[in-house]
Amino acid sequence: MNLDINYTSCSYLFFTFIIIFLIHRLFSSTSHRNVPPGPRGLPFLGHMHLLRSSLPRSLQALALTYGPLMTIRIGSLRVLVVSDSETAKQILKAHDPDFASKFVFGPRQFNVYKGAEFFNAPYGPYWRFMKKLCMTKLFAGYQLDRFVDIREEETLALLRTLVERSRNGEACDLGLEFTALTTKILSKMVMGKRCRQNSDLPIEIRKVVRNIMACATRFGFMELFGPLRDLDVFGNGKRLRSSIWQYDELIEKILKGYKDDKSNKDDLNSTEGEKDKDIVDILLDTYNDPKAELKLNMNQIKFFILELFMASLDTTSAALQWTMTELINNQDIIVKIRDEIKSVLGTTNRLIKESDLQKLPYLQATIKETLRLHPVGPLLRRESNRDMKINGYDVKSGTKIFINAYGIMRDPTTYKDPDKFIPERFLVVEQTTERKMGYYYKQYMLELKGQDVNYLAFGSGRRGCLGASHASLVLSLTIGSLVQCFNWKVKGDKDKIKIKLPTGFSASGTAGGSSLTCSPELNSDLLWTPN
Ligand code: HEM
Repeated sequence: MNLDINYTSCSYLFFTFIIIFLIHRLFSSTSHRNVPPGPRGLPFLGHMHLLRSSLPRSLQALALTYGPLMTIRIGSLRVLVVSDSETAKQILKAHDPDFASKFVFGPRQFNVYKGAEFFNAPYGPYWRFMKKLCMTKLFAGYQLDRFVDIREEETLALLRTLVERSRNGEACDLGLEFTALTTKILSKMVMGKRCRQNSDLPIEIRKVVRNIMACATRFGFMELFGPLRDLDVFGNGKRLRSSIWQYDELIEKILKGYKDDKSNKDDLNSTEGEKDKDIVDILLDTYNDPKAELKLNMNQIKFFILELFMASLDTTSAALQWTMTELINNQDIIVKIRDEIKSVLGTTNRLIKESDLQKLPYLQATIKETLRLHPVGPLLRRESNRDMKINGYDVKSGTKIFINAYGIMRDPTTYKDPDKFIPERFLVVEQTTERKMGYYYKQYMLELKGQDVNYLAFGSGRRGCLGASHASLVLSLTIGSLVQCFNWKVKGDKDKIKIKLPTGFSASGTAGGSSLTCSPELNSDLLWTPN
């Protein structure tokens, strides 16, 4: 009797499996007509078994067999992967408006501010409105210029902390220092007024944003792509939701402070000059503007502020850590940057300023090279909004695309010795030397975000990074100052940092994990010190 039951259930299971397998084959064969090639997949799992711990590197390796446009299935996500700059050019340049939406994976249902996203918003009226606001007001050139004091002040504060450490012979965790620096700078840009009243605010913000990001990164591969996607089996979704509620409580208080300030001013009939406005002021002005093209709601404002912190804290901090890692491992480059700074400052003994950065191409090339090797956003996401042909293959509306920026920036056909750290590769003169304001500037290939689809550290096209100019100023000023003022070595008796290849969906991890512990030693050539 028992045997009968086992036999029946086994045959039932067997036939169910065969039927599912046949349906899967049937659907795959019809939908695969004239679609880009890809490896043979498994039912349910797709190509998960072919993906190693680092997704961008796995995809780079598969592209060697399946070509620059291949089809990959990760659980329920079917995606086309672009692996060379020619194909990327079609997506990011020729068909940019047709691919101006981003697809989103993972469990969005835990986001308290559902539907209020800007970073992942489809290419529609809300995204266009916010992008225009970013370009004309929030991150416009004049606005970035206004924040120069914040960046220089916070860099100086970091140097002072490090001088103290070096005098006491203490090591420092650069990972922590950089996160503190980037949070303070951004907090003052976004909500400078509240930071002046509560100097601990950047620390509170960092704690809350870190919690949210830690919860978001705890989701495993199966929860992001696989059959467990909609079930919160490990409770990560619940934790994420409760961290976002904590943020909501904090931001409510902050916004209330702004509203109270405004009613006090209205009572006193005093007006505020444009130049005193921080990013929250501009967002609230837009919210209250009856003539605005689109009516913002409070959830959109709250989530936009959270997205700004999420987009900038870990990215900028990871980029700073990677640059210091490469510099500590390549001490000759530290010497070259320092010589370049000396040649610009001449006999004046002072700290470099933002206004010097244009005259420091080698420093900029070093940062560009770091982000080529260690992009913090290695896979760009896009979604097509109409049927078209790419590389002769049919790409239907709604097709999801990964552009493998990591693979493209290590392509040996574009970059000689692609795995080596060589800042000089960007010092090839691009245009004729020209005289501007009494100086001869050479036009080097130093642009971090622009038309060059061989270089995608900040993405490209309509959905490219909106904080690239700000990030570039923070990176150059911080690294230039650290090199100018200190000699750097790793803590302990090793003279190099072992670069472990990062794992996971992103390649943004840092060589030392979340921390980079080093010993700063005051540069003895320096007559001036940041006291
Ligand atoms: C080293 C620092 C940073 C790096 C490497 C970086 C990189 C990136 C990348 C690769 C993307 C996706 C681009 C694409 O899909 O084409 C992106 C998007 C974005 N980044 Fe950054 N980012 C950095 C810092 C920042 C900062 C400081 C801000 C703002 C203050 C910022 C704001 C944004 C925004 C708003 C988007 C989304 C744009 C959109 O979808 O329309 N980023 N960033």
